[in-house]
Amino acid sequence: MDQRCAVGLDLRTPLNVSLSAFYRRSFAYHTVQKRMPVILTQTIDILVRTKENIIKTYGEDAREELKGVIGELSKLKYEIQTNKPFRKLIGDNWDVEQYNKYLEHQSVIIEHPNFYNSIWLHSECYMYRRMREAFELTNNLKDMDPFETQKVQSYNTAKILMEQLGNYLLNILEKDGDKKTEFIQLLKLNLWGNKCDLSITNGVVSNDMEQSHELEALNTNILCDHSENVWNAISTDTQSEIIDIVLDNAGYELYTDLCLADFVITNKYATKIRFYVKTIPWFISDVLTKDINWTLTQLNASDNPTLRKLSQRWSNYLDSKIWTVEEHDFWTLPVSYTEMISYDVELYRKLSDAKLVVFKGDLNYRKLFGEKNWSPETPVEEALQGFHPSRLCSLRTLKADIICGLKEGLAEMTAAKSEDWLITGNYGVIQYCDKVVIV
Ligand SMILES: O=P(O)(O)OC[C@@]1(O)O[C@H](CO)[C@@H](O)[C@@H]1O
Ligand SMILES: [Mn+2]
Repeated sequence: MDQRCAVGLDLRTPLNVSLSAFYRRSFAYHTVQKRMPVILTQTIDILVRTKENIIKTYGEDAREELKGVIGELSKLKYEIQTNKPFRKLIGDNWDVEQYNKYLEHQSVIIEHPNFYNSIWLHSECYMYRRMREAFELTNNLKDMDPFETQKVQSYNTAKILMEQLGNYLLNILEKDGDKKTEFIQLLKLNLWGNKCDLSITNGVVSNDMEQSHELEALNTNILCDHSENVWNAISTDTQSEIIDIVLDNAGYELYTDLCLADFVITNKYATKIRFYVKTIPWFISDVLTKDINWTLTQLNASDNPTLRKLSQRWSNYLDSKIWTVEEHDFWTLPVSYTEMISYDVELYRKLSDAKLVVFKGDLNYRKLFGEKNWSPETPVEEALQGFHPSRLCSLRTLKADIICGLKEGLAEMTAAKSEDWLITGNYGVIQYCDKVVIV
């Protein structure tokens, strides 16, 4: 365990120590203090505003239950604001048991784990899992996604960008261009698709991407660029023909993921792509299976021929199992990926069958690199702390104060240009790690 208990409040996070709201000058502190209560308020607000529609969809019996859910979410907000200790989760799912065991284990290390003395990952995941619990314990609202309204809005704002990227994709798929250049261009477009997620904007849909989609300008903000290694990993033959993509957000980011996957399949760099989704509503914008189906239906109903064409191509891939959607509860546990082997060895083995595993987004980054305040020059291989199921790639815009794998001095130079460089989403990394076999 780290030295959290030995350090006074109001400090920056010490090096090599777990991120936590215990450190007042951290983004974790800002998140627990400001962002998490706002996210709960906004979710409650949406539920209240759309009450009649919800009842229309889920039936009259849902009326009282919805009141109950709203009450639970308000209670949770109060618990955060008054820093109440975490309680055990209720339910019979596998993940409930894992959360409760994890809490028990934390209680041995810290007295009464709560939002401000726990590892940030635990505090934040606990909030989303508690939100889920409120719905799960009802009879009629079990399947409800409280973030659906925001996801729909986000999809609608991205339509123009989707058309542009769709035209570009169809164009390069038809012509005999330089595949490496095209792949790297798509990879970078994909990276910037992670720029606007809904939890960083507290659920507010911005059209930021539309205004600043000047790829060339954005690409100068890639602080570590292993695109060439990623290209080599996909374009050289290996025993495996599978590429795994651990998805992050719905909306434009998901669309960029599907475009990249189409390019890979069409050009035969893999024969199968497995998309890993969350099994419960998560960090507002994260992809669930139903979000993929909804997206394809929307694209298919579009008045734009490019979007319709892509939807048909992608539905065919799914129907013929060239693309598959994979659900595992592990992804929403409050633990880092070094722990995957002990929580879900089957999943670890499954990832080992892929020739490359692509991890999307900021939260995956935090989990890949153990939610620790690394010195920015720490090599990626080291910060992975033994998590090497296969060749790995992380595409992530910076939205949390954790970073590794940077060249000497780059962190200081970037901080001098932009004080908030770690959290604005204006900077990105494309990081690659070969499979490391420990003997
Ligand atoms: O994983 P994503 O969608 O790229 O980002 C998730 C995020 O918005 O939520 C967390 C803070 O609440 C951070 O990890 C990050 O800022
Ligand atoms: Mn996300």
